Amino acid sequence: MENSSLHSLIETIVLTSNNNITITNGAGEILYFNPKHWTVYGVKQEDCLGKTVYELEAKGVFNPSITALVIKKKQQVELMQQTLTGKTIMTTAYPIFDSNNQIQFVVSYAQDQTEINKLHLQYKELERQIQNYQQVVKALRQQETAQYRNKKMEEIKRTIHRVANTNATILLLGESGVGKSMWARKIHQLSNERNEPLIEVNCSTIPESLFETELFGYEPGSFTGAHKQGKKGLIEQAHHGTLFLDEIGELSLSLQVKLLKVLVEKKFKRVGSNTDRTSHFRLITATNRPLEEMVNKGEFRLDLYYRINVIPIEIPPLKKRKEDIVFLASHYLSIMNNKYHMEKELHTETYEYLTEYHWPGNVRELENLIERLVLTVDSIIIYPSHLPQALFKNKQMEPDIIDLPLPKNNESLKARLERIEKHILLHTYKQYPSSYKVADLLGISQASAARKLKKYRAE
Ligand SMILES: Nc1ncnc2c1ncn2[C@@H]1O[C@H](COP(=O)(O)OP(=O)(O)OP(=O)(O)O)[C@@H](O)[C@H]1O
Repeated sequence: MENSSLHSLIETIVLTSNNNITITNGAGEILYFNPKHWTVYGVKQEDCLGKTVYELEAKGVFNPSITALVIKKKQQVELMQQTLTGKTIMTTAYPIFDSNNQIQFVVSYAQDQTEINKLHLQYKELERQIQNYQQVVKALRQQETAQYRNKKMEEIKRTIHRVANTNATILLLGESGVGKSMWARKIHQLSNERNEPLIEVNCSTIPESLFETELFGYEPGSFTGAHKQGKKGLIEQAHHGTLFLDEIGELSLSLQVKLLKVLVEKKFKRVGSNTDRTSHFRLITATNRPLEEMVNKGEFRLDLYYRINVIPIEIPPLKKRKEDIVFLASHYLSIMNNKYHMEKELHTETYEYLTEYHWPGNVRELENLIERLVLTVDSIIIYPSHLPQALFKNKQMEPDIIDLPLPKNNESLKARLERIEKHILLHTYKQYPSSYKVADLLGISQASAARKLKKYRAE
């Protein structure tokens, strides 16, 4: 092939390529610059030809110059460039050596990543929205409708309905598992911001060192390991919506200062930026810690306490609303039956045991127990004997043989054994007032336990 046709063939290939191709000599002087892509760099072909990459780098046309790096390293280089037009370019450059092993040409290919980055950001935003909707769907699927009978809970519901669309700051208090997060979600759903994001942040799970970048976000390249395009913080994501700070009592004093600053000034800066940003959000916080006590001990800042304690709502523990236990138990039973396609039932005596228990893990513990029972009990009916030991106040007790009644004069062995049996049965029944549990503990059938108990209790 003639030199001229080869030249025009190469020219066509370069021109039709999607890459921006630049060719320099070994001194970095531009010999060829694909004219089609001047918009990427913001300079025309005629402004580049004959110039060195060092001159263009100094003018900020691109930064850094990949060709300069190839000349320095004498090898292929790949990197991301920023251009005068504010674009992010992915570039790869190769050296071409002459017979003396000196660089004769450097060919670089550049691809505009701006659109890809934009798509990536949109993708992340969609991912975040999906996560939000997933939470909503999960709540709906689990029929996360608050179930209660207790009067205090009825009052709480009324307060929540009253304040939900006022934008007032709410502090949810109560033991772990009482439903603080559930009520926070409910408030958001009832508020005017229901179609905006609800950003849930568990303060106890964010490491101190990441708190600022997580909450405030960061600018591109602010620290090693940062995403190239920077990141929106949770506070920014909550803009126009609700920011729910769970476990706020776990925040260290230094993080409390940082949080207070945002709440007072209503603005923040992304890490690595000097620009103030604002985010308007409804604040809901929750904790199972005694905040007032913590304030007195100097573990929680008084000023932050005042800021978040605008409308405090204390959710009572399950043991203080016994009427809710039965209600919640049958609610979860029907949810689990539906979920696992079962038809389990709780025996009346089982309900009694559930009501007597003190539920340190509150509704969460009850929910988990019902799920476990539905999955592990073979029979249709769930009897007290299927309940875990923790639900029985005292440890299982064997009747003490020394306490057994002494033989009466002329008492037959049969009569004496019956007296001992009576003693054992009544003693066990006193500990566990359930014929099922007695049967289970003594290894007899429930029918036999019930018959014997009826007889001995009547004597
Ligand atoms: N009144 C209720 N009716 C129905 N489900 C409830 C009720 N209260 C709590 N739950 C359920 O109990 C579980 C625990 O509730 P949640 O996570 O809201 O508790 P929490 O107080 O936020 O706990 P923690 O302090 O550990 O974060 C959830 O599955 C929630 O849906």
